Amino acid sequence: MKIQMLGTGSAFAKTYYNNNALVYADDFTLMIDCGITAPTALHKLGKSLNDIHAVLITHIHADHVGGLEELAFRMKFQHNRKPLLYVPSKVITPLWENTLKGGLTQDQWPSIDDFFDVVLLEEHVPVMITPQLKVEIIETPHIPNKPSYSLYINDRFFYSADMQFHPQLLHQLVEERGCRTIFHDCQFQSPGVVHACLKELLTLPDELQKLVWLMHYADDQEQFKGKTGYMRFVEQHKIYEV
Ligand SMILES: O=c1ccn([C@@H]2O[C@H](COP(=O)(O)O)[C@@H](O)[C@H]2O)c(=O)[nH]1
Ligand SMILES: [Zn+2]
Ligand SMILES: [Zn+2]
Repeated sequence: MKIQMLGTGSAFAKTYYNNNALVYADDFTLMIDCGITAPTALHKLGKSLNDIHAVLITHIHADHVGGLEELAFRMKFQHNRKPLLYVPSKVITPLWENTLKGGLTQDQWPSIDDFFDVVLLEEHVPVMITPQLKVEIIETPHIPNKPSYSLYINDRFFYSADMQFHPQLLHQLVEERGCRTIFHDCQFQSPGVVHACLKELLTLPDELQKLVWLMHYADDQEQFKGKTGYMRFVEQHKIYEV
């Protein structure tokens, strides 16, 4: 499978788009998260929201879900179809009740099902989105009591959503589950609090760092080139085979 970041920016970055991704497999395009800047980032790539076959949501911060209203309205009124929406079961109620309902609902369309074909995801139950795209959600710590999920794709690629540093999970994925590539959010400033920060990620052993690519970074990323150990930066819009 291939992955192309629509953006690699942190929540409030201004020079990078939101940290959302396009995953390509079997002529299918899955968008991981759809933040405020996703429609603009797609436009920049010469793509339309109609090119997206499905969207998977990791958690309800606006840099991950803020573009869903435009997606839903454009699909309904311009393309006459309901997009496929993969959502962790613990996220579906807050996504609708706390995020989308206010903007989307109208008398004749009272429910999220009026806008999306929703597929609920459960931990430990991988889904085959296409024959060559297997996705498993892993609940990872981000904001206390607010569910947030990272992804383990095709038993070899870990994509952190927004998560606090969790070295045990990274070790387990690599040493016990065959993980070969890790795309990880990275906050440059310490302490990370709700994200892994660079100082924490630099404590990973060299062999693990070599598998790690950093994303969800702030506007001052240039200043950190050469200061990330063996870890490399993901570049937005570049296509990676993983
Ligand atoms: O406890 C918190 C919660 C949030 N923040 C800030 O908000 C953003 C939230 O967006 P993310 O997509 O999770 O990045 C986070 O980056 C922090 O800047 C916080 O500092 N503390
Ligand atoms: Zn974020
Ligand atoms: Zn977040």
